Amino acid sequence: MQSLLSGASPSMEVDAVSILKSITPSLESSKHKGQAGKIAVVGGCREYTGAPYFSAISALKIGADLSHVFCTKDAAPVIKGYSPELIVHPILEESYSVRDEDKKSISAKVIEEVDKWMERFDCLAIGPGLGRDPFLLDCVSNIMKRARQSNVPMVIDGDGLFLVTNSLDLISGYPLAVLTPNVNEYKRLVQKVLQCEVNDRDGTQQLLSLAKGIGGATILRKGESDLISNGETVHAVSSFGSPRRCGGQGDILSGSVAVFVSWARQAADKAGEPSMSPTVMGCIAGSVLLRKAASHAFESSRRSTLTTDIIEHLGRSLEELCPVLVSQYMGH
Ligand SMILES: NC(=O)C1=CN([C@@H]2O[C@H](COP(=O)(O)OP(=O)(O)OC[C@H]3O[C@@H](n4cnc5c(N)ncnc54)[C@H](O)[C@@H]3O)[C@@H](O)[C@H]2O)[C@@H](O)CC1
Ligand SMILES: Nc1ncnc2c1ncn2[C@@H]1O[C@H](COP(=O)(O)OP(=O)(O)OP(=O)(O)O)[C@@H](O)[C@H]1O
Ligand SMILES: [Mg+2]
Repeated sequence: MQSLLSGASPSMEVDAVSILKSITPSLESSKHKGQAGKIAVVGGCREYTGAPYFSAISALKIGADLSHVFCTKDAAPVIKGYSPELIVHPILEESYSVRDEDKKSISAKVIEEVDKWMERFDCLAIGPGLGRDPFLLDCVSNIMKRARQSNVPMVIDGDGLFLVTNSLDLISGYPLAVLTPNVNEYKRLVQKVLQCEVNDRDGTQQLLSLAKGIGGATILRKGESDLISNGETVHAVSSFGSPRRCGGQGDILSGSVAVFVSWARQAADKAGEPSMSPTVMGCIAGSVLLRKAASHAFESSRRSTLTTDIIEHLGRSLEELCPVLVSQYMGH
């Protein structure tokens, strides 16, 4: 019954651990800073500072070398205060702090700032704690257009999904876009793209149609089973996670998927055409790692498990799934 409700069937279950292992890079003394991934989160506003922090710090805890956050001026000092590891750019502004006559110049300045960095990023996570202010979302649309011109992959989550659901052109036909909707976000996407309601009895087919309808973006539908599709196949990751549904777990996922998509693209560059697209592989790896970390956090903290507890278990969980080969690291 469980699998029927989530739309997953046993045949869709994928060997997620093998995929994660196949894309996780080795640690070698010859590598320099940046080669294991440079990630940027676009999110963080007056209300939400936790979400972009969770996303960006998760990317580092998994093994990315650099993690940036592009957020509003109000959110930046708070996010910097959570962690000295993050590089925080206070460039976005919400309507309440901007005069109408200044909007054009501020918008141009936002793009100018982002342009300085764009080519250096391996993946963007757009939306954790972004909020829904129309002026801010307009600036973020421009950032997305620039990312697309530069062929930078984008993981779109939270309020980023609110934005793209209302402006599908931003991602339509872009194979390097990954959408990670939760139950509400998925419902809004289905309504907008397929113009019907979510139908869990035929969930797999509907997910395929949605991915096709958007035009080749990869969708990770979060739930009891995480279902992943780019319009060609549907894969499921259903390993046991945690029964706690505290807010912020989706934010960990957005940062994790951003790292794994970068790694999957690197692995594909080295090994040639993989059997699965790098965006699909990145979603599968992010999903299985989050579930493992959530299960460890729940073992220790039970009902009081919080997102920060899960983040603390990311490193151990990745080590269990894909141990670092010490001799390789030591150069023996
Ligand atoms: N600690 C944090 O800072 C966290 C922040 N989060 C952020 O919270 C934001 C919302 O994510 P959710 O998963 O809660 O989103 P949901 O789409 O699940 O909705 C959350 C709430 O917003 C309301 N809502 C729906 N449409 C709205 C609109 N047009 N304007 C205002 N409110 C509306 C819904 O009724 C619902 O109660 C995202 O930016 C997300 O990243 C979450 O990730 C949880 C943790
Ligand atoms: N019913 C469930 N059973 C097991 N795991 C679940 C369930 N629902 C969600 N998850 C897991 O939790 C992760 C986060 O999903 P969730 O739906 O809570 O995201 P979200 O609402 O975007 O979170 P956030 O609060 O960060 O915005 C998913 O990747 C999934 O693995
Ligand atoms: Mg979310």
